[in-house]
Amino acid sequence: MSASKTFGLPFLKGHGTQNDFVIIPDGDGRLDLGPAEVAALCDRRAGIGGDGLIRVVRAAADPAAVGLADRAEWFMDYRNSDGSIAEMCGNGIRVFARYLIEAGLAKPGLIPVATRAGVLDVRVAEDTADGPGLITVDMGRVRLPGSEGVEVTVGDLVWPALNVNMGNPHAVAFVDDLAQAGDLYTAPGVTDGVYPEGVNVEFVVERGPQHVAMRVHERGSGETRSCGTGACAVAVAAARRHHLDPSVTGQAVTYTVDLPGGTLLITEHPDARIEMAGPAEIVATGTLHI
Ligand SMILES: N[C@@H](CCC[C@H](N)C(=O)O)C(=O)O
Repeated sequence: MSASKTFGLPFLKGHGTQNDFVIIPDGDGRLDLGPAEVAALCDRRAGIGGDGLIRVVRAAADPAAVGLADRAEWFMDYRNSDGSIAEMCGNGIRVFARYLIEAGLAKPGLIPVATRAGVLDVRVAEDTADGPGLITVDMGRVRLPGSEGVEVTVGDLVWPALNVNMGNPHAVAFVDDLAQAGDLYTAPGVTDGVYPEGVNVEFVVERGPQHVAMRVHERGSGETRSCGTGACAVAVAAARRHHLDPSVTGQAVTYTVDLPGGTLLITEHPDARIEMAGPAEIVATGTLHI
């Protein structure tokens, strides 16, 4: 950003299990942020820095939320750090809810949030003496579009992967050691033609009963320290691997998913609904000089 100032744009910075975001309040939908502007704001050296950007806008004020405004007042306009648009962000939606509360735009309890993957119900627990309340999101129903022949590749290593859709696309591979994913500076290889819109790739290891750990390479952002939708996809894949698929057993199953930036609890219900619980924090506010 240039040091010469024409106007100041308020922003905030927040994270959920260290998946960090630039937050731009734009209630009335006045801003037109293109991919280049988003990438500049997310740049960790020349900008504010973040894995992604969240524009907070009233659903009624954004054409992308057409048809959702009767069920949700607020729309999460989520972009990856390269400026590309994503349908959903699991850590982002918790941070979004935390922002609404801290800004006095919503109260703890149930907050429906419009996203490009539909309206999702977010429940924010009251703060306690130990800190901010946990945030639980009804992530909607998981879809398994078919995984035949889907493989993930890093160098000479190849793993079969489960194709999981959480509103956005994921390829989940169980590995022997998370170090096998390498430095993840470049995107892992994924079978041609399966994900024409790109994919988030998760590498998973077992930690114990209903407990796994993962790393992720996110579409549009590279390796991040956490991915909420990715953790959901991983829990779904783990339940199949462990013969605990709730649509078969009739029992909900909860997985503890460790990520480099923290831990998320993911529950899958027999009707394929997924719930994600985890923390979210706002860590800074400022003014951007454009
Ligand atoms: N970090 C997010 C996912 C963000 C979107 C993703 N990179 C995509 O392009 O689908 C999460 O917490 O879910």
